[in-house]
Amino acid sequence: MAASEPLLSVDEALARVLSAAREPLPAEDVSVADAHERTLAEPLRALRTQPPFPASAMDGYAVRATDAQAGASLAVIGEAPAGRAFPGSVGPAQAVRIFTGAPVPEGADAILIQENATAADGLVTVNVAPQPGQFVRPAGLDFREGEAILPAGLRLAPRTVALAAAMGHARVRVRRAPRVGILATGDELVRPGEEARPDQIVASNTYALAGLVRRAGGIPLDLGIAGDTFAALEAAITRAVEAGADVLVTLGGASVGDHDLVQSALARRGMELGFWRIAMRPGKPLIFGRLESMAILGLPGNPVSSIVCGRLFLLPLLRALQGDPHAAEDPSEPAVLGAELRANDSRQDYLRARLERDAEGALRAVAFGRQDSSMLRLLAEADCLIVRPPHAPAARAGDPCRIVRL
Ligand SMILES: Nc1nc2c(c(=O)[nH]1)N[C@H]1C(S)=C(S)[C@@H](COP(=O)(O)OP(=O)(O)OC[C@H]3O[C@@H](n4cnc5c(N)ncnc54)[C@H](O)[C@@H]3O)O[C@H]1N2
Ligand code: MOO
Repeated sequence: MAASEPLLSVDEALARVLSAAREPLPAEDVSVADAHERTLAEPLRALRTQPPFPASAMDGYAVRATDAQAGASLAVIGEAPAGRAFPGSVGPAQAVRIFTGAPVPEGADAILIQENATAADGLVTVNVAPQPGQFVRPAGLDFREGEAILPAGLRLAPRTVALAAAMGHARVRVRRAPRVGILATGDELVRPGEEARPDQIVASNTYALAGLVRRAGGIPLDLGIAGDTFAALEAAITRAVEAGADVLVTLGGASVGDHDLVQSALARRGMELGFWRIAMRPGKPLIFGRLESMAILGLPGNPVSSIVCGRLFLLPLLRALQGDPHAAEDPSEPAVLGAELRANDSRQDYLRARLERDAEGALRAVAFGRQDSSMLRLLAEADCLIVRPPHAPAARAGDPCRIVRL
């Protein structure tokens, strides 16, 4: 791309990245215990009805509502704890001691809660009459056998994993987890805890990207650090291919410096370039391409740039690869500015900002004065990114804006 050409917009760049995921990954069965953050490959039907029987919602007495008028005394003929149904039925002027979750016996149609009753000598006296049906959960209140409840493409969260288990599924069919090679590049980098020369720093981006990959249901493969030579980079690309990576994420070496060799190394290995450089700050030197079946995302080295681009491009790509129909959705939401902003230039800006509450309790986004893309500490302190479209005019406190929460 010639320097004079207008840079690709963020939206267009994302559309091209997502085009690498037109075909979702194949499906596999996993234990429901391992299904968190995974994406359903097919709709999940209930294998059971829940509750399978009319169930008591309270501790008390199963009664016939017509008999359980205030002041009435009923004979307690047995007990129904959860997990042990009372085998008989409740007749006129009778009651069964019952506990939350137990099947309501035949004949009974209401629960007299124990706070509204007095028990003595095998009798229970009604102090406050229950309404017919009160505190009885009908069979199938939650779901019925055969109902398709969770749709294909759903990313499983703790509550939906619990629902899948409640529906009777020990295993669920999900999309294969994308394998994501993460390669740090640069002679200046050492691993945390390793001895660093005075001209070296710690490679931190790997850990942020690995976290993002896990959050997206993927498997991060740490490919280590490649020095700024073609030999080192090409060897690392080979490691990614051999590890069966679906996506290779490179960190750094994406810009125009003499030692920024990542794109050329990938090209030598046969990468088909999708784009390089976009109208975005941070993240201008982003690289996207394909090397055979592997999608390549070359993230800029500055930590904030890596993480913001990871959030905006890698996360949706991994979700799309798993068939999530919401993968392409705009992650931003409306908010209000808490402080003024200067007019923007031609790059879409993602400003690190704090969310504060004003006197009325409304959320206001206040951008930090410093926006240096090397500063992880400021990113850690930020609550959100304020999205500033290209050429956005100057804005004042109180003006609407859009934010992406971190
Ligand atoms: N003449 C120009 N120089 C630069 C431009 C430009 O357009 N013209 N773009 C700037 C922008 S914007 C960015 S962003 C950076 C990104 O460049 P690279 O992707 O080539 O990244 P590096 O040069 O390798 O590293 C930049 C910076 O980040 C540190 N780094 C790299 N990898 C890691 C890592 N894994 N963990 C932590 N820190 C990392 C590296 O030491 C550098 O300090 O280029 C600008 N330059
Ligand atoms: O895009 Mo660079 O990512 O502005 O620092």
